[in-house]
Amino acid sequence: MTTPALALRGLTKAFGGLVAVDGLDMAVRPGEVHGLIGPNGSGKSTTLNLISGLLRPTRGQVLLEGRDVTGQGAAARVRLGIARTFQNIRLFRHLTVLDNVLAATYPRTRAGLLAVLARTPAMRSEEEAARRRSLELLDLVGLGRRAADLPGDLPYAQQRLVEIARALATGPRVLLLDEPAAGMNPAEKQELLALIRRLNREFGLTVVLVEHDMSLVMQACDRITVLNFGSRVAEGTPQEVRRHPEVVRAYLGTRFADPAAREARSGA
Ligand SMILES: Nc1ncnc2c1ncn2[C@@H]1O[C@H](COP(=O)(O)OP(=O)(O)OP(=O)(O)O)[C@@H](O)[C@H]1O
Repeated sequence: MTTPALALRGLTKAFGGLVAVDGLDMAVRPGEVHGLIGPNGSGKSTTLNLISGLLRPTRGQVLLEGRDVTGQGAAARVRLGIARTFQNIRLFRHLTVLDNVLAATYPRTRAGLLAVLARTPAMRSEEEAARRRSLELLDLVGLGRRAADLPGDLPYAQQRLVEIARALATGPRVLLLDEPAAGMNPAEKQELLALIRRLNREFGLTVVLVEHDMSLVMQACDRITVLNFGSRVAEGTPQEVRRHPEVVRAYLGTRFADPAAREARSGA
């Protein structure tokens, strides 16, 4: 069996008496788009925080391509290839869109931010390359023309795309997206879907997608893990998950259920 791009083993996070993530096992295969869904408060964001190293688990392990990264901090995990976006957009408000993306490239530059600020010649050429790369990433997410703007001048949906460009600037192998479609209209969601597919297929990125928009999740994902009360209640392809009785009953409603199952239930 191939080593998972990302594996969670018995991952548990308690906040005082509240167990937000409870013995979660999950394996994300290399090159797949893996959905993580569940009702409000089921532990999705906490799971992303545990994967990205913003939170330390109470128990359990996070493995990146077979390597145990549970003891590594968030910055180390970025360098190892895990990048993320946030449910609540976290951009530098006083930096341009381009500089927001550029700032994320520094973990990848050899000498780091201080040397770049000192502006040695070697650093200047490295900075030029990083600037070109950042512009390419903004083009990729469709925002090349907004590079000089401040994030606050962009509609909310586009700010989410800047966050994706910024995550890409760290050169990840695994990209964690926390509700990227929040605040997007249907046309913007279609563009987001196309972007996720492109990142996955053309750039070989493994993606973990936390998202409430079930239509987007069902279209974007190869496999889906369903959480409730911090535990896995179902896992499988979109087809399998949307037919899962517990999922249909608890989370998706009949709207997303398999049409044949819906007809059987209604006696049609
Ligand atoms: N830092 C924290 N301190 C205490 N409790 C927390 C903390 N973070 C999350 N929780 C609790 O853990 C549970 C899981 O929260 P989490 O945000 O992971 O759920 P979620 O599935 O992402 O929800 P949503 O879909 O609403 O974003 C919730 O009961 C939440 O109140």
